[in-house]
Amino acid sequence: MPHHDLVIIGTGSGNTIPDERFADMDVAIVEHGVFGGTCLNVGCIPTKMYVYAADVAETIRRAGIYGVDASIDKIRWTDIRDRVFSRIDPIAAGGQRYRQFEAPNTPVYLGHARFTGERALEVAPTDGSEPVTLTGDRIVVAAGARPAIPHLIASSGVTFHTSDDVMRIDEVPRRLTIVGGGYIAAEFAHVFSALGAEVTVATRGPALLREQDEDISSRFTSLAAQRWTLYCDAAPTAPPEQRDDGTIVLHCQHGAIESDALLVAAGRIPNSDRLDAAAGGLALHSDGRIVVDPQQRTSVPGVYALGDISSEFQLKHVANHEAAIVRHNLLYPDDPRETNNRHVPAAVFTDPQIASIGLREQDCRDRGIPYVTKIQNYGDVAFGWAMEDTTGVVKLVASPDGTLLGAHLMGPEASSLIQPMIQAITFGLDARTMAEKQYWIHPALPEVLENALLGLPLDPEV
Ligand SMILES: Cc1cc2nc3c(=O)[nH]c(=O)nc-3n(C[C@H](O)[C@H](O)[C@H](O)COP(=O)(O)OP(=O)(O)OC[C@H]3O[C@@H](n4cnc5c(N)ncnc54)[C@H](O)[C@@H]3O)c2cc1C
Ligand SMILES: NC(=O)c1ccc[n+]([C@@H]2O[C@H](COP(=O)([O-])OP(=O)(O)OC[C@H]3O[C@@H](n4cnc5c(N)ncnc54)[C@H](O)[C@@H]3O)[C@@H](O)[C@H]2O)c1
Repeated sequence: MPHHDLVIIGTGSGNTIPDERFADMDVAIVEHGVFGGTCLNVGCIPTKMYVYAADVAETIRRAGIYGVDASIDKIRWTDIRDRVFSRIDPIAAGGQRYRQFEAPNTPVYLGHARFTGERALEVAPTDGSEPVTLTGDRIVVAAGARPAIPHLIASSGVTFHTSDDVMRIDEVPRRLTIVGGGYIAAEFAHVFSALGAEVTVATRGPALLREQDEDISSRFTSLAAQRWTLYCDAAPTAPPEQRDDGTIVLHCQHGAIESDALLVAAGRIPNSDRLDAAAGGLALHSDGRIVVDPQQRTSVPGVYALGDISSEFQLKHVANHEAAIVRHNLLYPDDPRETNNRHVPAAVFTDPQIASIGLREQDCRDRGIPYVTKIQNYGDVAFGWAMEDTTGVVKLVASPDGTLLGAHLMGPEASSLIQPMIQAITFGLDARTMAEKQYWIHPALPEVLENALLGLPLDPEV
């Protein structure tokens, strides 16, 4: 039975761990899918390449407002698709080639791993050959998550897509229904509507992006209802049907929704079940995430977990941070480091963009934390005028003494514009110092942050 110093399950963030400092270790890597994991192949990177194309299309459509008349002659979907994947696929293939044939001491098992005991695995090769059992002194579980499919849809037999395959389809459907109202629904609704589909969004909850600050969620929901057909409180009530002509009929409490394609974006569940994590002795949360401590150690000595399979944040920058902590702790077990997920920012690359960090107003209210807020419109600063922006906002949440607690942005470039707020909240810069003790370039867009900071109704006595 092969035994390795270290076994890594999953080549998303897990594949970033072995570097030259592991050269004297025998590090096995197990992967049952495409090398490179979710972010590279079916997640962050291809979606944002599509979002960029969608943004270009929307910019053209809205150009008339600036006195520039323009129109779109044609959306060449297959060219957009092929540009995306001609960049990405070679990276995945190159990553696999490197680990398999070029990197020293990294045997690669192409197959599905599952635990058979503590630090013991069985790998069923993807080529159908005999399963291999192997053990490791240490194991890193970086096996990610997969789309959750509501039972009524999964069992219905209708054709449906998830984020795993929808970017590779051959044409933009005339009518697309998206089930879900979170990140993936919001991003793909933008992409497909900008690129020509009539989009319907049917979500279970009363609003879209409900994890956001309440003002951002409600403003975005209103905008989305203007742009797409939106049904809230609309979880499927009966199995969807598919007619002979391919039309899919989704049933919810609002009635029957007809479309030519169905995209399910109803959350992602950790892959711990398919890995038989429990057979490996790994303690699990009730939602299937592997329990880890701040050093990313699981309940089994020598076994670490990171990323979507264990984290409460299904975000690539979090998975990367956790992978860096695991790498350090594997190399320097006597001087371990801890993951710092106190202030985790996130962005939704929809239209308009949304970005956030820190406490939401509802968190402060629910926890009884004293707070003040300020909502500053993009349209109140010069660059906002230049953009003719009417919907962009910066919402800040702070303690009455000026300690910044949260920042919630919706508007153009929100994912970049938020970075100074990430820095301020992470390093404890207070609102007054941030606003007044540095220059803000005039008339650049960050002036909306400056005005939001200056507008916070802080306690004058402090
Ligand atoms: C559509 C979409 C868009 C996203 N956009 C963003 C974004 O813009 N920004 C952001 O921060 N995050 C984004 N995310 C989230 C981000 O992609 C994930 O948080 C991140 O990729 C998780 O990394 P990971 O290493 O934990 O898992 P993964 O990258 O999923 O890697 C897990 C790997 O393990 C393999 N594997 C699983 N089980 C087994 C097994 N039993 N045996 C062998 N191999 C196995 C899988 O095939 C996979 O390659 C997006 C996700 C999706 C789905
Ligand atoms: N830009 C980014 O960083 C980015 C982009 C995409 C995905 N992600 C990550 O991937 C995760 C998964 O994304 P997601 O959008 O699938 O999940 P999500 O948790 O963001 O949203 C799930 C949505 O589906 C709805 N829903 C659940 N069950 C339903 C049902 N039966 N019928 C109708 N609606 C239902 C929920 O109410 C919710 O609105 C995100 O939480 C995020 O962490 C990040």
